[in-house]
Amino acid sequence: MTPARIAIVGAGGRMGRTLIEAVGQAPGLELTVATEQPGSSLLGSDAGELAGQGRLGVALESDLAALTDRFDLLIDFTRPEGTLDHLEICRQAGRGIIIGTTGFTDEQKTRISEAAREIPVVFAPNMSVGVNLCLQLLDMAARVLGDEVDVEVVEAHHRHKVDAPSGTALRMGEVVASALGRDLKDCAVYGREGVTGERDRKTIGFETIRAGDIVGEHTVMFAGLGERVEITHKASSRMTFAKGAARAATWLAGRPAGLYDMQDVLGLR
Ligand SMILES: NC(=O)C1=CN([C@@H]2O[C@H](COP(=O)(O)OP(=O)(O)OC[C@H]3O[C@@H](n4cnc5c(N)ncnc54)[C@H](OP(=O)(O)O)[C@@H]3O)[C@@H](O)[C@H]2O)C=CC1
Ligand SMILES: O=C(O)C1=N[C@H](C(=O)O)C[C@H](O)C1
Repeated sequence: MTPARIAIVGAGGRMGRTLIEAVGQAPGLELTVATEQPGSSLLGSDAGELAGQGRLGVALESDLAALTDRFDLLIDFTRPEGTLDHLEICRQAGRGIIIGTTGFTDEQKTRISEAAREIPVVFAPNMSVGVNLCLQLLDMAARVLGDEVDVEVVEAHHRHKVDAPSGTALRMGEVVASALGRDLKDCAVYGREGVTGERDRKTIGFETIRAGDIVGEHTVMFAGLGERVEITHKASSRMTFAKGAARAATWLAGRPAGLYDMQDVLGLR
C-alpha cells in the first residue's frame, strides 16, 4: 500500500522533533513536508537531522499553503493561532489534520468542529494510549462514586508549557463532570487562595504545577470520608504522544470528513 504523505508543522518544537522520529518509524507513513514559522533559524535544515535521525531529504520550509500538493495529512502540535491557520489551509486543500495542540478557546474549538464537516480531523489533547484508557476509568469511577466524593484534578508539566490547566486535565474534568451530570463550566474551581470557605462537594478542583522537565503527569482524586481513589497517569517520554499521533494519522488516512478523537482511533468508544 502507498504510504500516506505526512506534513509536520512546528517541526522544530519539542513535539515536532519527536513526531519526525515517530513518523519515520511508522510503516504506513512517509514524512514529505516539515515547516517552521517564517524567520525561524531552522528553515532549510533537514528534518531528519533536526530530530537526530540522520538525513531524510526533507528541508524545513515556511509557506505551508504552497506545499499542499506534497502531503495527504498534516500533524499539528503548535499553538492555537497557528493550528487554526494550518486548519484553514487543510480545509481549502481537502487534506486531513491531526491536532494535538491545546489551549483553545470555545470559539476556536467551534472553528475546528466546523472545518471537520469538510475534512477528516482527529483532535485530542492527549494522544497517549494510557491517558485515553484513564478517561474510560474516570468515567467508571465517577459513575460508581457519584456525588459522595470530592473530585480534584492535579497536573504537572515542564516549565515551558504555556497553557493551564493542561488540555488533558480539562478533558479529564469534562469526562467526570459529564458522568456526574454536571457541566464543567459551572462547577470548575481553578486553584484556591485566601479564605475560601468549606469545599462545595459539587465542584471539581484543578491544581497546576509547572516545574523543570516534567513531561506530563495527571491525577484525578475521588476523595470520600474514609477512603480515596486516585487515577494517575505519568508520561516519561514525549514519544508516547508522538506514537499516538502517528497511529491517529494511519487510522485517519482514507476516512471521510468528521471530527474524531483518540477514543475513536483506539476503538474505545
Ligand atoms: N495532544 C498531545 O498528546 C500533546 C499535546 N501537546 C501540545 O502540543 C503543543 C506544542 O507543544 P510543544 O511541542 O511542547 O511546544 P514547543 O513550543 O516546543 O513547539 C511548538 C512549535 O510550534 C511552533 N509555533 C508556535 N506558534 C506558531 C504559529 N503561530 N504558527 C506556526 N507554528 C507555531 C513553534 O515555533 P517557534 O519555536 O518558532 O515559536 C514550535 O516549533 C502544545 O499545545 C502542547 O500542549 C504536547 C504534547 C502532547
Ligand atoms: O504541553 C505539553 O507538554 C503537554 N500538553 C498536553 C496537555 O496540555 O494536556 C498533553 C501532555 O500532557 C503534554
